[in-house]
Parts: sequence; structure tokens; C-alpha cells
Amino acid sequence: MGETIKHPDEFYPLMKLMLLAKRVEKKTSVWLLQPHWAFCYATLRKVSRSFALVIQQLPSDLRDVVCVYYLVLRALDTVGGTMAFKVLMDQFHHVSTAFLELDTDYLEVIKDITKRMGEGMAKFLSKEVETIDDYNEYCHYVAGLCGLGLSKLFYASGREDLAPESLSISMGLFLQKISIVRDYLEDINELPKCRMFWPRQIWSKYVNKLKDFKYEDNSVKAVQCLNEMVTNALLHVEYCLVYMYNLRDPAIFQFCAIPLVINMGNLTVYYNNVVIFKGVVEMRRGIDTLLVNMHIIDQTRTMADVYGAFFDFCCIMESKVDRDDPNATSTLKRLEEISKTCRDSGTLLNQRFDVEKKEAKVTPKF
Ligand SMILES: CC(C)=CCC/C(C)=C/CC/C(C)=C/COP(=O)(O)OP(=O)(O)O
Repeated sequence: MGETIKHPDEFYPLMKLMLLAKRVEKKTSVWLLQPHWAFCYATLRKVSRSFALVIQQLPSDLRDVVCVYYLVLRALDTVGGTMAFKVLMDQFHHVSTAFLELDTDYLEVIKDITKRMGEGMAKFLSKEVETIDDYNEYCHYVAGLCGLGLSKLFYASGREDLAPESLSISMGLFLQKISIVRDYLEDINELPKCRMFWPRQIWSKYVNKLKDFKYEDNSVKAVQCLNEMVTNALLHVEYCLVYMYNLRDPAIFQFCAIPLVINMGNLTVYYNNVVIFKGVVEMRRGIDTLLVNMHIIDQTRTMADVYGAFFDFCCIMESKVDRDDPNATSTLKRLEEISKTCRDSGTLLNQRFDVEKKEAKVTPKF
């Protein structure tokens, strides 16, 4: 707040975000709910940076389902958690009770996806991400399946048609790859043992060991590799746009569109940005992220908004391409394809996100 007073123009959007969070949280206030549901929502708010808000704005039937789905998958992903993650594991019986209250169709989807994701994650405990195929396979298990399950839950709710599997999986792959790009430093510095999700097939073109990107002397190579990783993630964008185009329910649309647009914005920031390897995250950046994200939450309601945002982000990314970058041609080609899809939609308006705020900054997660 002290920071905000130095920037009074930011006061209004910040207040708006706080009010939105309050309004959404009211629907899941612990005072209104039975203890197991109160636990689920209180824990969701503590363990999820990205999804708590969008899950809570879903219509009540889907809100409960997706909240339980999130917590079950989050628990699966938590091996030795601390703080709220430890509480989630220690008191998982609350999530089980909530799970057993869901309709059978939802139960079956959550069970099936959890089993398949667990098997996939187990496979990668003893296997490194060597090739690009391995990378896609790993992302499929940890996020593609999550997208597949979400589409099945939307279908079971009667609010959406069943989306083609490959499109649902693309949504997960795109979001996951952006996380993997962002988390380079966190993963490489993980104790007791580093985690490596960048595929050797890509990074070995630039250095002998993935950790070498941490060192200043390798920053040119590091950024070139980063740009190849970003270009690889861009492969999924066209499929994500088709997925979004097919959605009908406004609340489900917003649930999917907000993380998608915010992540594409983040990818634009990460592109050609050496800060990914330095991990400088400071308070001002947190506020800037919040403000840009507030704007996105406010402005992302229709497919025209999504095309507009993606078009703007493509323009910014294009302006950041260094012609000497080894992947410049393929990056520009992918950006042009995405821009064309957005233009061909015929919906582009003269709207522009306040993206300058995001440029050249690496921000904390959404
Ligand atoms: C159809 C559709 C919408 C598909 C999307 C599927 C989906 C939600 C995939 C998960 C992506 C992802 C990187 C989650 C974890 O982020 P995080 O660990 O940063 O999340 P957190 O904020 O909850 O910690």
C-alpha cells in the first residue's frame, strides 16, 4: 500500500482487484460452508496463486467440482510440502469427503485423470526430459491431462460440448511450457537435487550442462535457448485459440481465457529476457503484475478480447526479436501465423493492453 501511495493512479485498479477478490471469496466464505468445503476453499486460496480467483468465479456446481479437482491434483503434485501444502496433505480427508459428495460423472473424470497423471509422473521419476518428445510427454502428464479432465467436467455439467482431446491437451501444454520456462532458476536451484524440465535436445545446442545458463558468461547462449523454448511453446497457441472459440458458457470462457491471456502476456515478457536466469523479483514488479492482470481480468470476456490480446502480445514479441537470434525466422513465422488468425477473425478493435508495463520485466507468477 505504501508503494501505491507513491503511484496514486494505481490506487483505483488495486482497490478494484481487492473488491473483486472479496466478492468472489464471499461466495465461498468459510462461515457459510460445511467444515470440509470450508477447508477446501480456504486451502485453495492458500495454495494456488493462479487459479483461486478464476475457480471461485465459476457457477456454484462447477466451482465445487473444479475446486476439488484442483486440490486432488495439487496433492498429487505435492511430495514433501510445507505450510499450506503440508496442511492439505495432513487433512486431505476433508478433500476426500468433498470429493465423495460430487456426482458420479464428475467423480469418474477426476479419478481417471488423477490415476493417469500419477502414472505419468511416476514414469518421469526415473526418466529425464531428453528429447522434445519427452518434453511433450511430460507436459502431457502434468498439464495436458488436466486440460482434458477440465473439458470432460465442463461437458458433464451440461454447459459445454465435449472439446476435441487434442485441443484440451494443447491448452494444458501451452500453460505448462510457460511455467517451465519461467521456473528455470527455481528448478535448477532446487535442493537437495535440481529439477530439469528443459529438454536436452534443445539446451545441448547451447551449453554442455543446463546449469551453465546461470553464469553471466553464458548469457547470450542462455537467451538464445530461452527464445527457442518460447518459440516451442508458441506452437500450441493456434490450437488454444480454436479451443477458446468453441466455448459457449461465459463463466467457463472467462475461467479459461484469463489464465490463457495472462500467460501469453508473461511469455511476451520472458522472450529475449535474460532476467529469467537471474530471478530478480521485487515488490514494484509484483504491483505491476497485479495491475496488468487486473486489466486482463476486467477486459477478457469475449473471443474478440482474446484475439485482441494475442494480437497485441504478438506485436510486442515481434518487436523484441533480434534478427541475429538463431531462431528468429521460426519465431517470426509463428508470431505471424498467430497474428493472421487474430486478424482473420475480423474482430480486432483499436484496443491495446497496457502492455508497456510488462515489457522487460520478469514478474512473479500470475
Ligand atoms: C482447458 C484448460 C483450461 C486447460 C488448462 C489446463 C491447466 C489448468 C493446466 C495446468 C497448467 C499449470 C502450469 C498449472 C500450475 O501452475 P502454478 O503451479 O503456477 O499454479 P498455482 O498458481 O495454482 O500454483
